[in-house]
Amino acid sequence: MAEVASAIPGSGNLGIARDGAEHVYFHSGSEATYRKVSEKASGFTTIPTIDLTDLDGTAAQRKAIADDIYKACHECGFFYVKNHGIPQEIVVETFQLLKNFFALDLDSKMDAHVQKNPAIRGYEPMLETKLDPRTQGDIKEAFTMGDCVIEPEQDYVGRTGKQRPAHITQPQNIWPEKAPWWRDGLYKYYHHVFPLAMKLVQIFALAFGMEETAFDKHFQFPITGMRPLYYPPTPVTEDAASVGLGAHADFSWLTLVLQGENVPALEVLNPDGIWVDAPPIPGTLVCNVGQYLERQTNGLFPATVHRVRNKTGQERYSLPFFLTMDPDVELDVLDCCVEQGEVPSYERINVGDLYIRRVLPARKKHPTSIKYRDVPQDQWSYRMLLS
Ligand SMILES: O=C(O)CCC(=O)C(=O)O
Ligand SMILES: [Fe+2]
Repeated sequence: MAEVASAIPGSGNLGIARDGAEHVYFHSGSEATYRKVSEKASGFTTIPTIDLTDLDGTAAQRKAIADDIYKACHECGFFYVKNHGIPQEIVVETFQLLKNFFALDLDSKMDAHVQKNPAIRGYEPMLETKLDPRTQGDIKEAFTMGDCVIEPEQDYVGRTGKQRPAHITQPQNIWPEKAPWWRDGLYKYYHHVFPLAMKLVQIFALAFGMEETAFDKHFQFPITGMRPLYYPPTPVTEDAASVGLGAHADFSWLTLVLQGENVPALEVLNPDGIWVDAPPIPGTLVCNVGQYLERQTNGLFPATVHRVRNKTGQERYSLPFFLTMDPDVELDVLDCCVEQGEVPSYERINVGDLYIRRVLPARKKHPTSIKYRDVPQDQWSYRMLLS
């Protein structure tokens, strides 16, 4: 597992040096955390690329992809995929869509402000989130949409063969009234990236030597998030305050990121505390292990820390897709990831309940957080996001 220096509670004053050694700061839970920069480099220095041409190929071809993914996830937690099957014209169209949306006037975007939506999705203006407390806030705009049992585009009944859950009466997504094309355009990409992510779920099962359908039961109508991002250029300084997205590990099972071409800004932290560049490579997506998969593998696949700093002088757009499991799954460490007699490092957790414990503390000013602020955390449940 990614070795992590001990958390420093209440660390408002986040310097770099502790015990005379250099440390890097990041956010991968609800506490501030450091990792020591080691003098002896042993971690990854580049990010591998995996060719998905044979994703629908023979059993042997698929197993070969699975083995590559296992190695990349274990050694790095990040990998590029090429020949992923999302047509280039969809990619081009999607980036034009992102540009058009973020270029709208603020009022049109604020019409779908995240604060108006109990499920904490929608538009977030510049500096609204702050992954690194040393900064003024993340220098980016974002819009989040995700799984919704009500929106017809997601065909809950057709996909699950079940009736819609009666307790969910409101859509979980919010859309700007004046830009109906935004919803249409995002769904167009969603319908490509979601099936790709689900194929990768099967490849991961193969990677562990299981039946390829072994994980399907956990992904019947999974928690998903799609989050278009816009990063304006920031000053070319080493100043920690100048960050598009502060250092973090993803709170997902698997993340697939489409990066806009020619604007390198994504950096990945290796176990030695060294930042490794993950520039956009045309025709690829960047995939990374999230904290649910890290748990499930007992840390064998680390949820590697990363950050975004746009020093290019150009505007940057990116489009992460976060796949988690169904919220009602009770997640255990996989048997194959512990030695006989070894006690797993992670306890069984309910996927949705862990989700709410991470999402609410990160949005303290959101009306949903305020509504439940007097409810003890051990009584929080995923349903709090749905009403
Ligand atoms: O913009 C990117 O390339 C990565 C974004 C990211 O790490 C995230 O949204 O979690
Ligand atoms: Fe991320």
